[in-house]
Amino acid sequence: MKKVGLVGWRGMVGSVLMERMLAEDDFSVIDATFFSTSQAGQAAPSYSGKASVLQDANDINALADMDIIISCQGGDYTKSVFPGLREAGWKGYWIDAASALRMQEDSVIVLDPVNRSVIDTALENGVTNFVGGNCTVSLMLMALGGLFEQDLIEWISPMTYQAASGAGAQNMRELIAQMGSIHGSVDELLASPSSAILEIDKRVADQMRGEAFPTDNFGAALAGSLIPWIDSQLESGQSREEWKAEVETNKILGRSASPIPIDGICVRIGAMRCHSQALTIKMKKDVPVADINNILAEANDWVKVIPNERDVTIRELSPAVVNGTLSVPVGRIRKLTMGPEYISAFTVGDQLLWGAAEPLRRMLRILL
Ligand SMILES: NC(=O)C1=CN([C@@H]2O[C@H](COP(=O)(O)OP(=O)(O)OC[C@H]3O[C@@H](n4cnc5c(N)ncnc54)[C@H](OP(=O)(O)O)[C@@H]3O)[C@@H](O)[C@H]2O)C=CC1
Ligand SMILES: N[C@@H](CC(=O)OP(=O)(O)O)C(=O)O
Repeated sequence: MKKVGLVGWRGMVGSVLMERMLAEDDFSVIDATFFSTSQAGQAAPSYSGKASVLQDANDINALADMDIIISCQGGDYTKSVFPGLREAGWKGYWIDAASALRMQEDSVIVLDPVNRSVIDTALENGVTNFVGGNCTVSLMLMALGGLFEQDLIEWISPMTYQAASGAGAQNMRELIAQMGSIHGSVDELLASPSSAILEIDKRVADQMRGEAFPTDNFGAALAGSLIPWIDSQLESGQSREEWKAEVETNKILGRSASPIPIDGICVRIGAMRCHSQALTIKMKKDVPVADINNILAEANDWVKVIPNERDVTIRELSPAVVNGTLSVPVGRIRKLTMGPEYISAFTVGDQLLWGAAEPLRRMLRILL
């Protein structure tokens, strides 16, 4: 059995990965070792059914004993440990959730339902670094995989609606604390059906702008509001999250030499762990909507085309419904008034599953 080192297993992404590995019985086919940057020597979790202690995630010798390492620990950890591990001569496979190595030439971004051939070619060529893609990018590709596969897309402009989880566990907590703070400011008014809505609105606005409103993590109100910037600022005027859409998509598809333009605006909204995206797509030719629906539906086992009808859209195309599932619904597919090559689409996906943990887990399976 391959020796697999797990780093970052108790974080948010790592915990979702553990859940999925248990669900798919992955621990029965690997020899797992658990690492920690802060708890070395303490009891390791019992996922693999054997008692052991946590190894030091900064110990290069312990890491170098592994055939495969999966890290969900974050980019700072990757930057501090990975170069030294390779310099020490380690030839094993490194699978990472962080963005640090994504755009390096010697790494492949993994999303096997979409780019299995890119992964297989890389393995044949001796590539050993495999990195999960940005959540928004992976979820868009899971939804639109069929159109990319048939090379029908000229360009895309995604406008995103990204969940609190993308910013981390503390941010998810803060979103709920903000919701509670808002409710607490008007609960006695809400209890009375005759209270004036403008008074409720004023109190809510005052609460959201007040000193006591919890904004340590987001830096602004998210509940009852939104934040139209994600990640750092680039010279181009894009946010880093917006920049990733084009460069990562084209790298995943193995077409960085003739890239498809993809650019839009990324927005944080008050969803828990599902990212949504409204997509304006310029097709290379006029394809009937029924054909587009079929192409999308046949691309992989997880995409689900939702008919462009009111009731089913409201019922099935929402973060509340998709949260915690591997399903990637895509709907609102119709021709736009700009012309027959312009279509709209709206998609929702769990950013901790297909957006983070699942591509890593499947890459591990490919290596076993
Ligand atoms: N959040 C996201 O949506 C996505 C994140 N990623 C990548 O994954 C990385 C990890 O993200 P995320 O899982 O959100 O990070 P977390 O902050 O949840 O976990 C990271 C590490 O923090 C340490 N830690 C300290 N205190 C606690 C605690 N109370 N509970 C759990 N862990 C604790 C753990 O390491 P230790 O045991 O060593 O102390 C853990 O592995 C990110 O930096 C990013 O690079 C990728 C895609 C999406
Ligand atoms: N940036 C994403 C989450 C994330 O971790 O992305 P990346 O893996 O590209 O750093 C978000 O905020 O929703």
